This record gives sequence, C-alpha cells and structure tokens, in this order.
Amino acid sequence: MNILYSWLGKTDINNMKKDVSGPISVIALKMAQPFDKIVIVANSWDEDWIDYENWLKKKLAIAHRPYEDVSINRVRIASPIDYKSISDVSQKWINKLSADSESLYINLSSGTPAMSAVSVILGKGKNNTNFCQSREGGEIFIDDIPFNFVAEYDASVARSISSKASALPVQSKAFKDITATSNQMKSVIEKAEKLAELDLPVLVLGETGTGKEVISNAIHKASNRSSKPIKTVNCGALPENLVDSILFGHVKGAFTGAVKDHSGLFEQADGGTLFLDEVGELTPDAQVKLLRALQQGEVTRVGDDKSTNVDVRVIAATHRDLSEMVANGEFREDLFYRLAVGVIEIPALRNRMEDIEPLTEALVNEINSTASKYKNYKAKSISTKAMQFIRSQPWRGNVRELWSTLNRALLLSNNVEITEQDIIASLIQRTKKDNNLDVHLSLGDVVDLNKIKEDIERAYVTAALKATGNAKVKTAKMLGLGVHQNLDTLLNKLKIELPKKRQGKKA
Ligand SMILES: Nc1ncnc2c1ncn2[C@@H]1O[C@H](COP(=O)(O)OP(=O)(O)OP(=O)(O)O)[C@@H](O)[C@H]1O
Repeated sequence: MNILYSWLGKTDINNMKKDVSGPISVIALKMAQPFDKIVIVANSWDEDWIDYENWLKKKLAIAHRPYEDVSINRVRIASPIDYKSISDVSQKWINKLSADSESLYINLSSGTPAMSAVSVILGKGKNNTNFCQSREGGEIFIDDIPFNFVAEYDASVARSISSKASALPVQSKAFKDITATSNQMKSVIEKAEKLAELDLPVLVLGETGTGKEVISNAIHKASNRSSKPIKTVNCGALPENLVDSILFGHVKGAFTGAVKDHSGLFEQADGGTLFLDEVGELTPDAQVKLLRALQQGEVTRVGDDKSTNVDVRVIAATHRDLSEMVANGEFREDLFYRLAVGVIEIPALRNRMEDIEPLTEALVNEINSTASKYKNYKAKSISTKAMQFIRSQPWRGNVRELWSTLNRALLLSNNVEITEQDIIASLIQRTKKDNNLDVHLSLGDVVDLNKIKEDIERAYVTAALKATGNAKVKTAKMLGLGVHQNLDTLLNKLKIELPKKRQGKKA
C-alpha cells in the first residue's frame, strides 16, 4: 500500500478556496504511483476541513485515482513551532503509517519549518519512507536527503551519555538555586536542562522579573560551553549608531573615538554563549545585522576588511509577544525562527502560587545572609499572617518585585518577625492610570455606558477584594471609596456577596 502523509498547510486551504492546486493536491494528483490512502494531520482551520476533504476527493476522482481513503485528523500541539508536541504527534503517525504501508511518502511542503524538520528526522529512521515536495507551478520532486541521521544520532547519543556521566553534578548544580516547587516551574527547569545539553539557540519568554536571565545563565552553566564566557547584551539599550561596534567590534580609526581595536560581543563570547536580553527591542536594522551574523557564523569589525569565524550559542529573552510582533511585521520572521529553536516560557508568579512561599523563604535566607555584614542586623523571619498576605498579592513585577519588597521589609523593619504591616509598608504603590481609553465610535453605533461602567466596577471591586482578603475597610481605601459603607452600597448594586465570616466554635 502507498500512503501519503502530510500536515495541512494554510496554502492548501487558500488554494482550495480558489480552486487551485496546493502542495498536498499537487503531490496527490501527480505522483507517478497513485496513493491508496492519504492521511492529513491538522491543528487548526477546522471550519475548512470538510470542504478541503471533499474538494481533494473530487479532484482525485476526476483524475481516476483512489479517493475513498482520504482523512483529515485532529492533532493537538502546543504551537506550530513547539518541537516537543509536534514530535509526539508525528512519531505516533509516522510509526503507524510506516508499519501499515509498503511506501510512505511524507509531504515536506505543507506546515511550518518545525513540522518539516521533525518529519525528516523521524522519517529518516524508517526504511520505507520517501520525502516529497511540490514547487509553485505544479512540479513535484522526491527529496533524497543524503544524510544518515541514524548513524549520526547513535554517535551523538554515545557522546551525550559519556558527557552526561561526567557532567551530571555540574548540570544539576547550575539549576539548584532556582526555586521550582510548582509543576509549571518544574517542567520549565526540566526543559531548560534538556536544552542546555543540546547546543541549540533558545528563546526564553516571560513577563518582566520572572527569571528569564536566571534561567538563561543556568542553561549556559549547565552546557558544554560553561568553561567559556556568557556575554549579555540588553538589546533595548543598544545605541543605534553603536550596534555594529558593540556586537561586532571595530578597528582603530574606524570612526571618531575608535582609538584602538576593539572586539565585539560576538568575538568575546566565542566558544561560549551570547545572551540577547530584551531581543524584541532590536531595531529592524539591527535585526538584519544580527541575522546575517547568525547565518554566516562570522563577523566583521567596523572598518575591517576581513571577517572572523565565531562559534557562539545564542540565548534570547523577551517579555514581548514575539509571534505577534512577527505577525505585525515588527520582528523578522527569519530571525524569529533562528532564535526560537528551543522555546522556554516562564509563567508569571501569580500563575504558580505554590512557588510563592518557598521563593519567599529562599529570598529571606539570601537577604539575611547578605545583610549579616551590617553590625546591628538581626536575621528576620516572616510571620504566618505576613506570609498569607504575600500569597494573596498579584506580584505584577513577579520575583523581582517580591525580592525588592522583602528586601525593604527586612532591612527597614525592627521586628524580628516581619508582620503583614511591614510588607504592606514595603510594597511599591502603583498609581493606576487606566483612564487613557482610546475610544473611536462611528455614527450609528449604540453603546450601553451603564453596562460598561458596571463591568469596570465589578472587575475592580473583585480584584481589590481578592488583594485584601475581603477586608472591607482596606478595599474601600484601595478603590478610593472613602468609608466602607460606600463599598457596601457598591456591593449591593453589583450583587456581590462576601463569604460569610466563620463563627468561632462556642465552648
Ligand atoms: N525561580 C527563581 N528562584 C530564585 N530566584 C529567582 C527565580 N526567578 C527569578 N529570581 C530572581 O528574581 C530576580 C529577577 O530575575 P531575572 O532578572 O532573571 O528576571 P527577568 O525575567 O530576566 O527580568 P526582565 O525581563 O525584567 O529582565 C533576580 O534577582 C533573580 O535572581
């Protein structure tokens, strides 16, 4: 039996809508030997599946090819660039289809580069797999990928096992200071440990203060490059006229002020790691320069006429949504795919509540130990009520905000046991500026202003109650309502009921 296996691509759908052949249909209709079965896997565009399947069947029937056994199968992946979930799905399908067929053809033209890469790696491990692609204009060709992945893989497994045996303690040590009690954070560390071993670019995502730099440094420390430097550059702070010089270096006399030869960060990180912090802030011009250096693996100092080869692993981090920036044309797609080979997403602290208490304890120990050098400093601990309060806070600035709040509380309070009040006094007061609504209305629009007002009131009252643990006086103060009776009026209007206070057991 001849089987065709493919991801469903956007081009396939778009072309179907124009009744024009796309990658899958070109291969299905033009391959010398017809397919007995066509298996398509997809994770989106559900609404078009039936149309697509019917359209393909019709085209096959017209061409007198088998058309009954065409199916689109739902698969779940974390994202179109998430290698782990793509590999899980592909492994299942490729194993099954390879066992069911004499010849399994895998279409590499549909789907994302990550999907094709995984298909090639998995398909190369089977003896009955062929890879095919289609070119614009309807031509198809069979790809003979002349590379023995299996032999290469065996050799690399042997290398990795021997390096693991000698490097294991170093690796776990690199991550040991990172508090990770929640399951979310445990899987972040697990992924980071795996990626540390593989010499691949890594993109670390997460809100500000979640620990992106800490994880990136640990990845470097746990990697085979740990004996070489990790160099950090804050891309948001790169002066536009000095980007080239900072990243690639310059020679004496290249510009006014270039009084001696200077190596750039790429050369300084040679053999090691370059950490590009806030990579989403790179200007378009700097993105082009960076991409070129990564593609060519060489850099040229400003004012020099020869280039130097560099061997640098790049770890990039950002709090911005890079995929959205790519979609909006603010970040180059080719650079994105180069950086986002391994992707780690660090969740916000408020979404991993189990970490708050152990983190607080670890940070308190660290602050106590640093402050022990002050003559009159006494080691502090956190009271149960203060810990409860800490757990109830949203920590919008994540671990960094928690750290600075604790630092202020421990250094400034005279209490050996830190109270809830000490923590409240140490919180940075944020003034909320949420009044800058940019509203546009067109003639004929109808707006229910009362409903909008009520939704806003409900959202703020609920959030404030959560933050204060339902304490009415504090909530009223937080919302600028004055006396707590005003809060009661608002709660009645919004029909929000507070949980009944527990009565103490009578003796
Ligand atoms: N899981 C953790 N365990 C212990 N300390 C942590 C953890 N996560 C973060 N920290 C501490 O929190 C602070 C902020 O971390 P880091 O600078 O890595 O955050 P970031 O995400 O890179 O922030 P930004 O986006 O603002 O650059 C640091 O002092 C770091 O040591």
